[in-house]
Amino acid sequence: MNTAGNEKSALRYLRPIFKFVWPYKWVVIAALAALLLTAGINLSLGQGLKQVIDDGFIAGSITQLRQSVMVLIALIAIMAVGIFCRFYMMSWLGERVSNDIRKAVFARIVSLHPSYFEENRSGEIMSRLTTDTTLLQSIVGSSLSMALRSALMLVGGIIMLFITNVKLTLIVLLCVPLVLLPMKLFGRRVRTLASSSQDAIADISTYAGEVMQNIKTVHSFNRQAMEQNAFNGEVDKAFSVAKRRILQRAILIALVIFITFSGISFMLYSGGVDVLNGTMTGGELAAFVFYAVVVAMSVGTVAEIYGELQRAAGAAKRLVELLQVRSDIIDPTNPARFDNKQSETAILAFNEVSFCYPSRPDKPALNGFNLTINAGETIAIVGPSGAGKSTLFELLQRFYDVSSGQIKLHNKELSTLSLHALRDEMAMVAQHPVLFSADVYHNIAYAREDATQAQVIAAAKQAYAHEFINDLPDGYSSFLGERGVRLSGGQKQRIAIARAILKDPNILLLDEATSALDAESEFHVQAALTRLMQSRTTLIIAHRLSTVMHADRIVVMDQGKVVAVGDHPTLLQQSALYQRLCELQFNQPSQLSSS
Ligand SMILES: Nc1ncnc2c1ncn2[C@@H]1O[C@H](COP(=O)(O)OP(=O)(O)OP(=O)(O)O)[C@@H](O)[C@H]1O
Repeated sequence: MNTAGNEKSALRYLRPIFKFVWPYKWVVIAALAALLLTAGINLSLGQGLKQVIDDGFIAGSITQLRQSVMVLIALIAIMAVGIFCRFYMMSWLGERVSNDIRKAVFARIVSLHPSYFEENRSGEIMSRLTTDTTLLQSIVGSSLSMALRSALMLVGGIIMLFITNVKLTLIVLLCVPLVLLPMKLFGRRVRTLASSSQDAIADISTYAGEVMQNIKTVHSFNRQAMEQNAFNGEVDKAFSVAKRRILQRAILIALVIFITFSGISFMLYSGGVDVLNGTMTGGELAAFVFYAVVVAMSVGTVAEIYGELQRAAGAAKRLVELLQVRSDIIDPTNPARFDNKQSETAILAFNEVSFCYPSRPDKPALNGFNLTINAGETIAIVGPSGAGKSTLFELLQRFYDVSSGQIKLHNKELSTLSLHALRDEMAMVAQHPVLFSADVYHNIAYAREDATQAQVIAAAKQAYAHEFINDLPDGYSSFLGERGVRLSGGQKQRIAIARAILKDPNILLLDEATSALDAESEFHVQAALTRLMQSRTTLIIAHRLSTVMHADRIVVMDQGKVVAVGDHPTLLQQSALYQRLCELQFNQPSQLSSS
């Protein structure tokens, strides 16, 4: 009882997939028509066979034999056209539907809150996007049409069997429950194993992806052989799960075939006796055998596809789960509009902001954070590691929502603004800028959909990047390698700065690079940053003395709170933490004042 329930509920997961098939219902209907035609002809072939034997062979008439064979060939020709249509349309449907599912899944993935990807491994999500959709493609494209054809042939074959000979048909039908039993028994096992098989494959791709991303670390610690062994272990694990699955399926198929063909053999014997006794013609027996084989093969196919459907149900379940994830960050349906942005002085305001990362609900990263930032100000943020500096930037861009308190931009709470408008207001230059594995042009133009070539080049010039870009082998068309590995740290930063310049935001979020760039690179990056910061409100996570010296205000943070605000000389006198940070971070003795 339990098994039946489970199987039913497993196949239920396939139901949402029909939503993707629905737009192409006319293709399905046309393919079904072709299917009906071919199944009909296929079944009538048995009658043709009967005629060839009884009217041609047994009656000894060559003319009748020739006529019957000609009709047979004509029928087969029509059937071939029908098969072509069905095969083409169903395969097309499989490809179309799986691509539509891929698009829907990707659309969901890009709109999800970024923290989703902290909780879920990207390899697993990738596997859903590729392996699971490919599985569904084979289901929709071939298995489903095979199942339909087999079901039709099964029903039609049984009807024809009854018409041909009732006694023999009853022998065939006796075999049916014998076939269904192993299908029920093995189906569930196949499904469970199929699901673990997919998981094991996801593990493989995650592992390989991680090693590739960290290939330099692997090499510098001479861990190639260890990684290879570990990977082999993952692959072997996947193989052993797959082996168990195919064993179950092989047993299932073999059992079904054995039972059905044993039934046919027994029936052949019984029918043979009838022919010898003269109660049945040879043609009738041949037609009967033909239909019995059709029925047996259909049952075999249905059994095989049943296993596949179980696998597909697992894939569909994972895809539907992914499609149903809702973003934690909700874009308001009626977003607030900025009134007159320019007329205000306070551009950003943090009011008693507290925040815990979802994975650490009891350790606040921000704890009663208060700060008001005026338009055009440059604020340097300093604090020990883990103080919550980067968290501020995450919250400002609304990658997470605050746990309590409020953040306001132009006097509007962040959650009331459209995500698009909010993120349009700011640009971020990260400590380790993220570049796409495309060319330089694409990486800069990423900031603005409508950027012209002239604007991209102007932004690169302002970021002091134009010269080094021109020195690259293909200029702006130079391919940067995965995550921009073909550029130096300073160059990557200048590309990121050019990107921010092109975006032309009101607010800049800068995370200064901690690692020292060489003097020339540093000079260029600083010059580019100065250009970028002109007439904008800027928040900088500062790691350099020169930055804090040029800031309008320095905010000292510790344990998610503001502990002091002021300029460099004041803070040196008033904040013990700032003094310590100066000594450690800027190599600056605390007694040195900024005069
Ligand atoms: N994605 C995350 N999930 C869970 N906890 C996080 C996450 N990111 C940061 N934290 C935690 O939140 C706290 C604040 O981190 P945050 O990165 O904001 O500090 P920071 O001041 O920027 O530090 P650093 O100068 O080292 O970059 C830390 O305790 C950190 O471990």
